[in-house]
Order: sequence, then structure tokens, then C-alpha cells
Amino acid sequence: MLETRAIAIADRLDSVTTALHRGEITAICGPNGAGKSTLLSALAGLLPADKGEVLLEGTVLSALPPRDRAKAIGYLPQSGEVAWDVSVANLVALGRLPHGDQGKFAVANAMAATAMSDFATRPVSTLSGGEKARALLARVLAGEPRWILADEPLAALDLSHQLGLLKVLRAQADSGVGVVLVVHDLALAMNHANRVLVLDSGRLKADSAPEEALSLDIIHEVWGVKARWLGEPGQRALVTQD
Ligand SMILES: Nc1ncnc2c1ncn2[C@@H]1O[C@H](COP(=O)(O)OP(=O)(O)OP(=O)(O)O)[C@@H](O)[C@H]1O
Repeated sequence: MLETRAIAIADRLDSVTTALHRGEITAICGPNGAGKSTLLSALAGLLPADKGEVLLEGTVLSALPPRDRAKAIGYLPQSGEVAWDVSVANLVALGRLPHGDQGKFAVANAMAATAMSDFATRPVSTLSGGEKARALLARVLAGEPRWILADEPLAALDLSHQLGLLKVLRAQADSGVGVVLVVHDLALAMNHANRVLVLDSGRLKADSAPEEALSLDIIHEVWGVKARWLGEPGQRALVTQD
């Protein structure tokens, strides 16, 4: 389990308590500035909380040696910047750093899963935005973490690659990995997450199964938008109303 106990961070998070589970996809949703990236960084142990604590499988996260933390949690930030212009294969291999090995099998698997094998020798600077996003996700997968924490990993991807990566993330969850995604696309959260956290001005507004957390009342209250869901469970589409 990855837990937060009443964590507060300046004006960004206000006493957020939740417990996330491995084997599930958890979506973090909310309007711009609601605190989604802040919560994800705190869950990754990258942003210390002013109050409260984050626990990974029962241990206070900040007490874990950095290498153990890096092995357990693969974090994919929103910005997607790459500091050095290395080849895609070398970028993905950086995911093995916490393990101190080359992990050739894991690296090859990660590149295949993200459809990046054909780009192995390409300098990262020559990739399109979507290709770079896939390469960065491959780096996280190569580390074979128990938790994948990704901030809008699908935002730059075309429909086909979005669906491809959702399959990869679902397969990760099915194999026991905890997958936590910041997601703006509410239909994507509704259809693909096991659990949805809705943040509003730094507070946890909902934390439950998607149909409940993304009810029309909550969407109206939090996003200020009148909408309705169409379609069947698992294939919902959100339509806004005037
Ligand atoms: N380094 C920082 N110092 C102070 N305030 C910050 C900092 N980073 C973000 N904030 C503020 O904290 C709040 C939450 O930001 P956060 O990035 O977590 O929101 P978000 O829900 O991820 O938003 P978005 O959907 O726009 O990416 C915002 O009001 C933001 O302006």
C-alpha cells in the first residue's frame, strides 16, 4: 500500500488522507491547480509534506534509503524534459540505475511495450513530443518498479498509442504493480481506472470507484460543468451541457 496520512503542503494540499493499492489503476483528477501534481510528487517522496506522512508498505517513505525508494517507485513527471541528448536505448537503460545493472531484458521489454524498439539508436532530441513521452515511460518501465506514478503520461499521445499504453499500464496493474496516473480526461479515468481520487483546491473531494467519484454532481461541483455520461460502463463518453 502507498498511503498518505493527513498530508498538507503550504497552500497546495490540505490534509489529504488516502491509501492506494497495488494491482489497481488509480486516477487522480481535478481542475487546473487542484494539487494533482503536488500529490503525485509527495507520493513519490519528491516533495516533503509540511504535515502528515507518506508511507510505502508501512514504512515512512522519507526513512527509506533513496535507492530502495527509486527501485520501488517509478516516477514520470509532467514536463518530460530530458537533460542529455542520449539515444533512446541509453535513455531507457537509465531506468536500471537504481538496480546497478544493465537489465537488458527489462530494457528491451520496456521499449517493445511502448512501441519504441525501432527508435533505439535515435537521439532523444530528434523525437516528436509523443515519441519522447513513450521513451520516458519506457525508462520507468525498465526499472520494473512496484509502483508507477505518472503525471499525464497519455496527454501527448495519439489515440492508438494512448490505447496501446493503457493496455501496458493495465497489464502492469494485473501483474501486481500499483499504477497511479494524473489524468485530465475524465472519460479515460472513468473507463480505465479502478479508483478515482478527485482533488479540489488541495482537498480530497472523492476517493472511490469511478462511477461514484465522477458522478455528475461531483463533476458539476468541482469543475462547474453540467454534463452527462453516455454509453455503457467501461465505454463511457462525457457530454457537456449548456
Ligand atoms: N513550487 C511551487 N511553489 C508554490 N506553489 C506551487 C508550486 N508548484 C505549484 N504550486 C501551486 O500549487 C497548486 C497546485 O499545483 P499542482 O501543479 O499540484 O496542480 P495540478 O492539479 O497538477 O494542476 P494542472 O492541472 O494545472 O497541472 C497551484 O495553485 C500551483 O500554482
